[in-house]
Amino acid sequence: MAMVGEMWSHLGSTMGTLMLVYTVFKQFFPHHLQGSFEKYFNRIVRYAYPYVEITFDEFTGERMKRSEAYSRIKSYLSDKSTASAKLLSMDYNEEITEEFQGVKIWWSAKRTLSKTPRIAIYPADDEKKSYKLTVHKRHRELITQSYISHVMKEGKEIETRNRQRKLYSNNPSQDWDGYRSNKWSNVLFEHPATFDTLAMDAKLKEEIKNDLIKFSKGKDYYARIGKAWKCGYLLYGPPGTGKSSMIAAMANLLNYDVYDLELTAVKENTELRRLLLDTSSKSIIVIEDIDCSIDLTGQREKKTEKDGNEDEHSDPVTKRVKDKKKKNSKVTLSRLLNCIDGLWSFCGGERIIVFTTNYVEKLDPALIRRGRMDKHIELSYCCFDAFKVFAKNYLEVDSHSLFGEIESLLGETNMTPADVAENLMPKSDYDDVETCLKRLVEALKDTKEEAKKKVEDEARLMAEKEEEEKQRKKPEKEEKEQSGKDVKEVKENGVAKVGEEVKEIGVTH
Ligand SMILES: Nc1ncnc2c1ncn2[C@@H]1O[C@H](COP(=O)(O)OP(=O)(O)OP(=O)(O)O)[C@@H](O)[C@H]1O
Ligand SMILES: [Mg+2]
Repeated sequence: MAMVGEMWSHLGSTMGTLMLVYTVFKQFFPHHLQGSFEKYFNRIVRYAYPYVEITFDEFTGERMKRSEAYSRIKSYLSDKSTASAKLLSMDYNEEITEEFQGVKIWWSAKRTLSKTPRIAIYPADDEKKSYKLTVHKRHRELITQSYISHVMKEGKEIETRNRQRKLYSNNPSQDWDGYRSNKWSNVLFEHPATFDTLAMDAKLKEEIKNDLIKFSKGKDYYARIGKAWKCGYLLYGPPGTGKSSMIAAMANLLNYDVYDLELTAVKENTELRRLLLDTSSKSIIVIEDIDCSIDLTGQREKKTEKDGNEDEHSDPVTKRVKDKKKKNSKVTLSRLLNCIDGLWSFCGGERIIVFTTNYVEKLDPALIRRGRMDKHIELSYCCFDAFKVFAKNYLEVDSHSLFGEIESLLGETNMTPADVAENLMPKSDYDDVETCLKRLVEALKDTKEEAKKKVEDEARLMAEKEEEEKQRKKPEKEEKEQSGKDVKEVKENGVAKVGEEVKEIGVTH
């Protein structure tokens, strides 16, 4: 790419002549005729100007959406040369050229400030950024038919190649300022989980992987069947079974960004809509612990309070966090449903939405019906397949004499993958395979024992309660029996009396 000076020198003589004509005429033309003269003069200039200009703004539509074309051009230009990188970072006054199929194309980056005076907290809000492409009129067709699609294609490839995936979290709306402010904060997404490190049933894992790959390649398929290129996953299961790890594995498999949507920080429908609009394609939008985040708990909360302690068994920290979330809950189920359906229609393609929950039975069927959440995946306690993944990853073994015992223990007790992983992980340099496996065996035996004891304790407690109840009811029963006897006697006497009366009445007759 070279500087654009030559273009201006080429134009210079023509425009110079026109400007001279303009100045002379302005001096000698009567003032009241100058308006019409300027109109015609502009037309002539436009006619004489041999170039077409195409502008690509950073924000499009209702100034809500960051333009994909703009970011692709940015990647394209920054990849072309160090000079263009300079163009992108500097004061937006420089221009550069490139040649495409023998045709010269001029690119310039522009940054303008709003002319309307206003006090801006964030000065960047007043800026408008754009790229301008200039080319000779006679190459207009080449540009619109080939060059732009070439830039978009290359830009996309460069973006994908250089892509550093991000993990986004939504900012509370009071921190949003202006339409270009950041609704999402981001950090680099560096979660190392992959499907290889994910411990779960091997067949199910393969199925999920294939589904995801099929989805990511499904652009044409979705277009053909007339469905938006989106899909929804519901991941459910007890804490520590790998729901969040699976989301990370999905993102790593497909090379997608992750938007972690904290619904309790969202005040209303419009905010939710704007947040979703501001997500990019090739992303996974995650709502963790959906049952705790929205007001679908409205009724259930009351029910739970009345019923007692459904959540009591989950660990206290999780419970505390979830309770706090519930108190802050601002988004209702119907709002969320509207937004998900909206997301399906008003966002571009290639998005996956994932809900997670520990209590699938609490979810309203409307939320998870097919079409919204296409796939429901249960992540459960550690099975032997899952253990083998841990053994391979943590201890680099495929078999061991203790595997048999571990397999049968896993079949007899419920231990989460998180706990299996914790027990299997070497604690020091001296921990060899045998030590780690033995520790797991012991932990499994303990868990089994505890579970057995718990069942026995519960049975004993139940029996004690029943006995207590029996004892409590015994005097009542005796009392009842006694009163029953009295009633019977009274009744018998009553009947006799009535009989007598009848008799008497009969006698009267
Ligand atoms: N299936 C699994 N495969 C691999 N690692 C797992 C798996 N399940 C749990 N782990 C390990 O346990 C830890 C907790 O797992 P994770 O956060 O994925 O569980 P979760 O199901 O999301 O739990 P919660 O319901 O509490 O959010 C992770 O750091 C991970 O290393
Ligand atoms: Mg989780």
